[in-house]
Amino acid sequence: MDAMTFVLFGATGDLAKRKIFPAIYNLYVDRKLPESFQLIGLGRRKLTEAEFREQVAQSLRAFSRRPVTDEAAVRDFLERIGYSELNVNELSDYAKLAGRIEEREQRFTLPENRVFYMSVAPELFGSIVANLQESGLSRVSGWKRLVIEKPFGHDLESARALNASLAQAFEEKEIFRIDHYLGKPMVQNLEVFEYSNPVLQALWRNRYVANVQITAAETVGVESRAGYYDHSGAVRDMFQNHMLQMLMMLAMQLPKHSTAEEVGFKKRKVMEALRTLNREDVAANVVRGQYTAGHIGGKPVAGYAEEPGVNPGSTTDTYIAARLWIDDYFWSEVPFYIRTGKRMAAKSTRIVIEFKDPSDKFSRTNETTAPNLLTIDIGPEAGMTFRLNMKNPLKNGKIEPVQIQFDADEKNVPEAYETLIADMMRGDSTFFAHWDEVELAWQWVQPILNAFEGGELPLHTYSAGSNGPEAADRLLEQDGFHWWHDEPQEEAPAERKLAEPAGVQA
Ligand SMILES: NC(=O)C1=CN([C@@H]2O[C@H](COP(=O)(O)OP(=O)(O)OC[C@H]3O[C@@H](n4cnc5c(N)ncnc54)[C@H](OP(=O)(O)O)[C@@H]3O)[C@@H](O)[C@H]2O)C=CC1
Ligand SMILES: O=C1O[C@H](COP(=O)(O)O)[C@@H](O)[C@H](O)[C@H]1O
Repeated sequence: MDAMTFVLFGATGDLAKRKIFPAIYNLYVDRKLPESFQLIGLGRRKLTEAEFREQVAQSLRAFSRRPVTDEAAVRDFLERIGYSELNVNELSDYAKLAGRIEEREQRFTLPENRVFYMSVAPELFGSIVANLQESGLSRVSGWKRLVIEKPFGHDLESARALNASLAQAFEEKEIFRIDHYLGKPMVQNLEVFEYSNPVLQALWRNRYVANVQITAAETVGVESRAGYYDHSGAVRDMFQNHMLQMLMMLAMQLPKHSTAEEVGFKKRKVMEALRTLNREDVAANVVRGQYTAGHIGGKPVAGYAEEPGVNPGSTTDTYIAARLWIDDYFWSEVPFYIRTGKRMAAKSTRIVIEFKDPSDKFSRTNETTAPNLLTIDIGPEAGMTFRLNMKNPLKNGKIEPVQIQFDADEKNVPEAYETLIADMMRGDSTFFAHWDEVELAWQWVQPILNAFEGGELPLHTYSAGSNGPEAADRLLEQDGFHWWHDEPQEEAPAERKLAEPAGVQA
């Protein structure tokens, strides 16, 4: 791998501590860092290099995926870590930084390969890029890469403005927009499932799929992030980015090659085929909710409106569910139900593909059979379950669901940030959010934001520890379905009939 200087803005912040340093340390342990690698952490805090390294060491001990037992390895890793004070708004600080980087590049005759990772509040992104350009730091004879954290904009207009400001100094292929869901192993696996399993390839279409459910449920509340969250809500925090990215990865047609260009193209096609919601459609297809007091893990927890830092009477959504339609050859007439919420019954990010019942079932047997389900667990545990039906010889040949199951060994699975940072260091942006997708996602979400802001959609409530507002259950019931909650049910409810969506040839 190429030698490089890795410049980390926001190196004293929460994300750097919990995710970025532990990820880079694990890459070091796996020998996935280049031979010549230096990370320069930046922040306004007055810290000596030794004090900063001690902070990094503590973050590794607290958050590394692998237990930190080899102190010699930690010392060797820390040798590659430096710290400089820098205020992102002060051009003169960039000149000092440039001096430090150039001195090292010249001393060791290294190529001018530079990563600029912006792990700071989004308001600072524009200033950093302008100052990188003004100071000459982004003019290199080698390569340069800009890594940007979410949120990418607050709405369609601000996202476009932000992208235009990045484009002043970086080309699209040099910009790596992190969406950590794209680094999750089972999200990366979606494409592989399809191309490596002819069985699934054949079934991956409206002829066989009854509906698709994508859920990201969390038990945590707003925690200490009310300042940010109360202005974002679930729709901006999770839906516009992580949820729509999972939808794209699942629904895209297989690219010939897994390259950034081809995957980006296929994802864009999904977004282009996503049926636009007009004002009336929003009310019929979207449910928004906010959690009230309840119990999580047997302990009482406060409602959102009572959380510290939340504006009194806040109408911010902590839950959103939506019904979407992809109007293309493969998915037309298949409803996609997507939901995400905080303070729900269980932490679970999961995709469930529910297959249609064979139409001639009743001519063969009087028994009702449970639908076939393909369940892909994205996290916290990665895994996959395929539920089929068979006659149980121990029960007089009663037809029962059986499960084919795979569970990953979590300890040995790299974290999303490890995978994504390693990809970025190799210059591979396949599993990053490309501008076209981000823009189309904002474009699709914008009518929902407008409806929320225009007060056109009721704010439902749900108790902390529940499965979300009842209105979201009705969304599926209208189509003859129900949410598959944490564990797939053993049997389909007796009265349930799977509706055949109109216009689909069985
Ligand atoms: N934390 C998380 O779980 C997640 C965060 N993100 C995103 O990551 C980014 C960082 O978040 P997080 O780490 O939580 O934020 P924090 O508030 O914890 O850290 C902010 C960092 O920015 C630095 N900073 C602030 N102002 C300046 C300035 N004027 N000049 C130089 N440095 C400055 C701070 O350093 P100092 O105080 O020393 O100046 C600190 O290192 C945000 O874009 C956030 O949305 C995305 C997903 C999850
Ligand atoms: O980006 C975010 O994701 C987390 C959930 O991530 P996960 O990997 O634990 O599923 C969410 O809690 C946070 O609000 C959001 O900003």
